[in-house]
Amino acid sequence: MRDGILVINAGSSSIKFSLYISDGDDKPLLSCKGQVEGINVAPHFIAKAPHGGVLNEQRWPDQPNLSHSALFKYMIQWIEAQLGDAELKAAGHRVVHGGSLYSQPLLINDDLMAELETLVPLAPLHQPHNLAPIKALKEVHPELLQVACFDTAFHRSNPWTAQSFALPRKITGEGVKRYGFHGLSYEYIARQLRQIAPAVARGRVVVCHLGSGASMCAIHEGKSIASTMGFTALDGLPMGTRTGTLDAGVVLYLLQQKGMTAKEIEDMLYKQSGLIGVSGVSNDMRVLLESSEPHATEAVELFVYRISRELGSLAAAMGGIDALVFTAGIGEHSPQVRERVCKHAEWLGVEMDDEANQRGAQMISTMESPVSVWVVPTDEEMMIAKHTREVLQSVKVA
Ligand SMILES: Nc1ncnc2c1ncn2[C@@H]1O[C@H](COP(=O)(O)OP(=O)(O)O)[C@@H](O)[C@H]1O
Ligand SMILES: CC(=O)OP(=O)(O)O
Ligand SMILES: [Mg+2]
Repeated sequence: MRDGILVINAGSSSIKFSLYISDGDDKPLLSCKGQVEGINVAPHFIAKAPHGGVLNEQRWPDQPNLSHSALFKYMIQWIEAQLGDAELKAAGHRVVHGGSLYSQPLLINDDLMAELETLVPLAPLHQPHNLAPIKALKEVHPELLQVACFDTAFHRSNPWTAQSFALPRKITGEGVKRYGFHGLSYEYIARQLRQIAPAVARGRVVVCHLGSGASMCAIHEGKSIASTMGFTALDGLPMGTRTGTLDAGVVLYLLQQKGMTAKEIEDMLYKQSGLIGVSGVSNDMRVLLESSEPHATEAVELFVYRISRELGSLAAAMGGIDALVFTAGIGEHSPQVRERVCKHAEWLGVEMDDEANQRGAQMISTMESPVSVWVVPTDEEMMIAKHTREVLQSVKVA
């Protein structure tokens, strides 16, 4: 009997899935992947084969407000029809916030769900959407094993200095500290590096995960040492719609002087800032790079500047840097952003090979560059599938 593992990575306007099939001890093999996007605007389901061929596509032009749960049910029915002779054994979910308690992937039960609900205010853009499909799947398949894989877990190896704010001990003791996110992506990259360049993987590496959400992580000997995101996924780099690092005094000013409500401030910091806020044009890096609007150009400039500053900080946290890695939507696909970051990083010993960068080669630094530079596509879903299978195996053994 072949085993099916369903991976769900749910966001505010999209639910992404990947279905993996494995025979016994084999590594999980991707069977198909896809997403429902445009939720609440113009829902669109698309499913693709591993190499990109479209398997199914569906739109609901007459029902733009079709609910998350109705769309999710459509998706699950389609996925189940693809199983063939395989049996759906488990579902693995990306859960962005694991708080201070959870540093390992875990089998989901009612107690864990109740704990994860308490973390919703710490990740309002992600956590409610991560938890909704777990509940929806439980309704359809009450017996299915479901596993939570946390974006915060990989960073639990950070020294206390990297995890702490200089707040009174009492507040820190309540869990107000730096957690870091995109951990599933960083864990995947660390593993990939061990295969691509084992010597590099043993060294001091800064990984730039530049997607809609963006962060950077200092990884030494495969372990996270520090990262740019903090208590929430607002901290660090400016993102598509999020501010990144902000003087906490600005929040006080907005509250006390501008009379804004907490909800208004939350919307501003999470949804109206970053690339969209600075450019007034778009949160999409492709659009900004092609735009001739001065504010679009400035948004890209600020993004690159903040990456460059954080690079210095993360290199300092490791006492130096041996390699720089780019990943996620912008990191994998934008030679222009990579070039500009590398130019700023020449002082650290980064020498980019322009031709390799334009070509999108795996290594994009010169052979002589003291710091090597790499482009490594991330795969959070594969990491979740691996973790889910491990949890499944441990349940079988127990
Ligand atoms: N060719 C490209 N050049 C520049 N940016 C790109 C390119 N392709 C995708 N992106 C950017 O990648 C970002 C989305 O990254 P992605 O990792 O898919 O994000 P998420 O998974 O968080 O939604 C968007 O800002 C998009 O503009
Ligand atoms: C944690 C985070 O920012 O995730 P995403 O990039 O999916 O928004
Ligand atoms: Mg992402």
